[in-house]
Amino acid sequence: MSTPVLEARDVSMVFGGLKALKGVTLTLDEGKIVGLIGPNGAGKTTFFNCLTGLYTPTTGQVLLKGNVLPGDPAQVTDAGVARTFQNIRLFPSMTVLENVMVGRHVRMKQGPLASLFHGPAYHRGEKAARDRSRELLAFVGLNNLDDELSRNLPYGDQRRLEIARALATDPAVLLLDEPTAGMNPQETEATQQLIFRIRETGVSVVVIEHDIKFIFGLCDSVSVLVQGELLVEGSPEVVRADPRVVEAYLGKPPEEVEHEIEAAKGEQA
Ligand SMILES: Nc1ncnc2c1ncn2[C@@H]1O[C@H](COP(=O)(O)OP(=O)(O)OP(=O)(O)O)[C@@H](O)[C@H]1O
Repeated sequence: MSTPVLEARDVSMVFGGLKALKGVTLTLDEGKIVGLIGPNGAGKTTFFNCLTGLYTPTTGQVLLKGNVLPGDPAQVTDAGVARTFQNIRLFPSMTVLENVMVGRHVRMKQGPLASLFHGPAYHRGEKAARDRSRELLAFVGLNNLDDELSRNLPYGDQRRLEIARALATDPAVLLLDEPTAGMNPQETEATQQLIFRIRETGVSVVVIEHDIKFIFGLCDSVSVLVQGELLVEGSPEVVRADPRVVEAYLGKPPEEVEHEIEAAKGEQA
């Protein structure tokens, strides 16, 4: 069996008296998309924060390609894990292109002298970073907006821009925290297609979403967190057929969940 690209082993996180995560294990194999769902307060974002070094898990380990990840967000990015945030975190007064170049600079290997003297190596590096950033903007569907301030973009475009910035760090793993929040159905569909295309480039993905129709249509496997515990994991078919998911899922009345599940089945058929 090949080593998973990302592995969380028995991760727990305690805040004061609150056990936000209780021994959560998750495996992401290369070239896969894993969905993480669960009611508000289930611990999904806390889990992402543990995966990315923002929080140090109280117990447990996070491994990238078999190596324990450092407990520092910058080093985790450097190692190959990139993320977007539930509440968009762009640099609002920077342009669209500059926002992506910030991500790109993580991967630039400029020596200190090159940046000090702004010599030819520095200029070559900057040009390569600009070209790659433009490529990524085109990839996410944001053409001809380089000089626009990011705060002026519509909400859906800001989410896409955050993805481009994350991709600019050349990640092996991309973590997306509610990438379709606030999007209309067309934008949601475009985001699904974008995530498929990201996977095609060799990046493995974990997605947190409340929209189960989106998750079931997108993911190779789905993990359900409830009150900090992993309730069920498996293929979308297995998860949506599990009565515990229908019962406990997302804090919605079962009829509403069943309706959404039926709709998702219809979409997939
Ligand atoms: N830094 C923190 N300090 C204390 N408690 C926290 C902290 N971060 C999260 N929590 C608590 O941990 C629990 C899990 O929160 P978390 O935001 O991870 O849930 P979630 O599943 O992402 O929810 P949502 O779907 O609403 O985003 C909640 O009870 C929350 O209040």
